[in-house]
Amino acid sequence: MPGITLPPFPDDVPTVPLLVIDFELIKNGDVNEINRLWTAATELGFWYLKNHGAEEEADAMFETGAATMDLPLDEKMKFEQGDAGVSFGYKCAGGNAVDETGTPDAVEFINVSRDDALAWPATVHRTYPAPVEAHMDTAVRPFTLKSIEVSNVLLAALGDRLGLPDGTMAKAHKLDEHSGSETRCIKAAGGRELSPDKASLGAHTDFGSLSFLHNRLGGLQVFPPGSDGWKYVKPLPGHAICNLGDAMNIFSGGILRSNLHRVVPPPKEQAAYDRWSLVHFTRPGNSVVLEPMSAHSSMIAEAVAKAPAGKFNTGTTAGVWFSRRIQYQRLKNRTGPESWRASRGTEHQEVY
Ligand SMILES: O=C(O)CCC(=O)C(=O)O
Ligand SMILES: [Fe+2]
Repeated sequence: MPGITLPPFPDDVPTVPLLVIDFELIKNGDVNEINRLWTAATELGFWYLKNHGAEEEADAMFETGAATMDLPLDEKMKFEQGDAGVSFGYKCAGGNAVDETGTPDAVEFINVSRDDALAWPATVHRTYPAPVEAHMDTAVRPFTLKSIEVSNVLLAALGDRLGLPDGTMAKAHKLDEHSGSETRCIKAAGGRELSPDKASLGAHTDFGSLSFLHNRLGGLQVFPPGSDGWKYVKPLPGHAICNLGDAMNIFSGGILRSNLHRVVPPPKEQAAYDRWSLVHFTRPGNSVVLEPMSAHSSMIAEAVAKAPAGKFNTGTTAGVWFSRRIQYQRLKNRTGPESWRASRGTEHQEVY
């Protein structure tokens, strides 16, 4: 965290070469850059984002996350997310499974609802540990607002390329509808005797639409389609990492990719250090039905026509989908391998 000099990311581990997308160019409608975004979004669903303008807000939010994680465990547990499929709040290390055998995860995190951050000092969903509430105005809301801006621009550009009418993506992600959108600060304690490929956060696809991720140490890995194994995403100073989640895969009839990823201990010398990461997850409004937007785009309708019948018809809303996934990854709700399966999204479509 602040003031600590971290060892460099090693140059002899397998990495995935993500495209670097310039947020300012996308915002200004640069056609070439939007084409590059489209390539990244359809081929891997992950890219680096530069010129996003959220570095200071991310730093402040990291500090709020660090102050929160410094609290005694029993204090943090007063704000636990609970077993009912609600994500907002604290999750202790070991609270979730990382695989179908019920191996516990090794990360703790605090999730702050976007609705709560925007409504503060009013409470929409719940209250938070003191450092979060103390920095709601100075860190949590500013980071949330920047993340919303970045997300809206990227989702609108993708919606346009999908042939959707203006405002279609915005309607699925309205600020005045409650949603699972949230800011998450994650800590994986360093220095543990762990094999480098033991997952601290199990293989998953993200639940929502767009994840805007900031990390300093390695450990994030993706499984590129058709690849021979997991590849690290090397953190690049000043660059965020963006990835698409299941909702965008479903809305687009599979044209946009929600790729499998996981977190393992940081590679080599970096493993001795605590790993921190920060994500803003943009998720559709709770009432939005997760199904292809075929009625609004012939490109999507054609993609759906080529896919097995009903493949993208989840028959459920974003709110229900999200809650199911949260609920069944919790070890307290585990009955057996079926619980893990009940926590899955579009992972089964992956080739790995
Ligand atoms: O910590 C990271 O780098 C990624 C975290 C992640 O994939 C998640 O929280 O969904
Ligand atoms: Fe993720």
